[in-house]
Amino acid sequence: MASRKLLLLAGDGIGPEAMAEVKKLIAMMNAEMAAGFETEEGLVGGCAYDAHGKAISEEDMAKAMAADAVLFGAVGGPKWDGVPYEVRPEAGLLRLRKDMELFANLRPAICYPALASSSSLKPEVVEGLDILIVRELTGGVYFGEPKEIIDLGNGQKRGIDTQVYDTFEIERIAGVAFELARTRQNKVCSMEKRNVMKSGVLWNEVVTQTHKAKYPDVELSHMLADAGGMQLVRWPKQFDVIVTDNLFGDMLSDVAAMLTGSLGMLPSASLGAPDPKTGSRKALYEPVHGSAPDIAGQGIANPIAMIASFAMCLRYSFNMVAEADRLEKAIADVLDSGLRTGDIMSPGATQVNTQQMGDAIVEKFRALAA
Ligand SMILES: NC(=O)C1=CN([C@@H]2O[C@H](COP(=O)(O)OP(=O)(O)OC[C@H]3O[C@@H](n4cnc5c(N)ncnc54)[C@H](O)[C@@H]3O)[C@@H](O)[C@H]2O)C=CC1
Ligand SMILES: CC(C)CC(=O)C(=O)O
Ligand SMILES: [Mg+2]
Repeated sequence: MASRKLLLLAGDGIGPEAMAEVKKLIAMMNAEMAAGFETEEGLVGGCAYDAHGKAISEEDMAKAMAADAVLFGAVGGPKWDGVPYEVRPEAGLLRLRKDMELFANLRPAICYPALASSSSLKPEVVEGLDILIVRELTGGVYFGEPKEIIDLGNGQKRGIDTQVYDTFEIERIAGVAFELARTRQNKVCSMEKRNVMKSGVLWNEVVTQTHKAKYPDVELSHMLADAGGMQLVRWPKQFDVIVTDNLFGDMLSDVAAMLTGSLGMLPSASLGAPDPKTGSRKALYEPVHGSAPDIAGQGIANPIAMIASFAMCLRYSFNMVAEADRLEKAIADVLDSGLRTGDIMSPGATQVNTQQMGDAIVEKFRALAA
């Protein structure tokens, strides 16, 4: 069987704690299911800065470019608050996204039945929720130039970020959203702020044209992104697929995370374009959450977002659909059995730590395979 090359970049804070639980799954799948994963590890974020003064080294970038998929934990933390902007921990992740051309970030927000009461919203608002946020990941204000702080010379400074989108960038992310909608409820809601942003006017225009030209069978609606945030907490089940830009996608997916009970539940896949010859594409899988400095080192983080990101890796990078389904079912079954990390704890449930949650999911995954 062909080998499957994985690069593991655990990063900072709770990143390594969550990644340790995925490593258990990889070891088990290699030993018991002949999965053939070949893993390498590298440094990204604050730990990379500490080791060599950069948020990711050229060697680790080369490993990422050569891997079939990258699994990423989280980066950042107060320890690196004072480091120069260019080498801050988050710059490592942004470089990976940009250099690997991972323009499509899929962020599914699914409310597992067992967690309907863990959300800060009423159970009937979130029960059965299954939405997908498709976030543009290599453009917009995260990367637009100029991006600088200039000294105005009068005791004042000016901070500048630039939101830029070209037609092709909007077209390709809209295409991803429409294609995925066809495999789901066939509905796309596009979110921008065309009332105040020129890039929003273009976004709206290009999504509308792409829909008309190629995907007229999909139901399309448009919403201003601020109203979209409000609708996400008012009645999230009205949405199927949401397509939006880099910044709005970042914010709206943190909002969506809380619908599912915790940021510790939300996985993501960041995908590049398929190679026209081989059909394979560059990909990075990471939880939506950050390094959670407030709980790092205590062994209490929820590893489910990281484990569910690995399930997305099985599905999208290795076409191991049965295994991905089984892993997602293992997560649901473990939650049904009443185990909870602290962030999703509810009365009557059994509180477990990171390792115990990881072990329970590995065990359930093994049992489902038998
Ligand atoms: N992809 C990445 O590596 C990201 C990195 N960050 C970085 O992480 C650092 C901390 O950022 P914050 O804004 O605090 O966001 P965060 O996502 O790290 O934490 C927000 C809150 O959610 C909780 N939380 C997050 N993940 C959890 C999990 N798996 N289990 C239980 N609780 C969890 C944390 O304890 C915290 O109270 C910053 O340096 C930020 O730049 C933030 C977002 C994404
Ligand atoms: C560069 C990241 C820290 C930005 C972020 O919050 C995210 O992608 O979710
Ligand atoms: Mg974020």
